[in-house]
Amino acid sequence: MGPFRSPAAPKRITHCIFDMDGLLLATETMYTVAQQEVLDPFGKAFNWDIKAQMTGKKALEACQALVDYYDIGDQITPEEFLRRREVILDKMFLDAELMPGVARLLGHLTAHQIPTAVATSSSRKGFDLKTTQHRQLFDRFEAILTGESVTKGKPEPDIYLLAASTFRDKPAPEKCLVFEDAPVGITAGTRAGMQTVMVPDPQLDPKHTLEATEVLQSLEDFQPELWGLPAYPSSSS
Ligand SMILES: O=P(O)(O)OC[C@H](O)CO
Ligand SMILES: [Mg+2]
Repeated sequence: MGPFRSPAAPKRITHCIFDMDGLLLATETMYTVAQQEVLDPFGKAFNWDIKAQMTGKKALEACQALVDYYDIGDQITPEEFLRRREVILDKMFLDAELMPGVARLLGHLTAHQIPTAVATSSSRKGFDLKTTQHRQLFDRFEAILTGESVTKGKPEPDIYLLAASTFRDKPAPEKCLVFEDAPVGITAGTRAGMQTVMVPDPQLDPKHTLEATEVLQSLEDFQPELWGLPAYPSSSS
């Protein structure tokens, strides 16, 4: 498996900031399943057009976008849609698994003392549920920022700028590399003045990947040396 698109002129970075849902954890399918379940009584089929618009947004903003898209605001409020979705998701989150390549990459960055942070639009409660089986791995991050950390969520740059300022050695934005699966997340990272590595779901229309600095099929394909980081030992690649 190779990259969908290599970076034209990657610049050296010193810090890595990770999105969580759909990038570190395989939780995006859970959102898709739960949203279809809540939509069922309205006779609507969840599709990748709205998935591309709402993925990566804070919960209420995402549900607002969905209710608007299906024009069902006269039948259900975004708040009620979110409440019904949470009832389903809270149970599913406990089974969240790591995406391919995550354990190796985080182990490598930790071994080389590259500072890392998480910048997720997920709520803190969602974060705690999703990471139940992965506490040790998530303890390695220098900072964890959740949806509550900022007023304006992705695609605004605030959560990525806050992550950069939370690192002990306060890197400039251009020294931070953002890892994302969602179009709004890539826009947020770009607006923050950061380079971005996108690992999109294969079902996402490629037109939503154009803004990313690099596009990968899997985090397993990430090459740290392209960004001025130590390469993986040859035996682990
Ligand atoms: O992708 P994240 O980690 O910012 O979280 C996004 C939402 O929780 C679901 O799309
Ligand atoms: Mg994501």
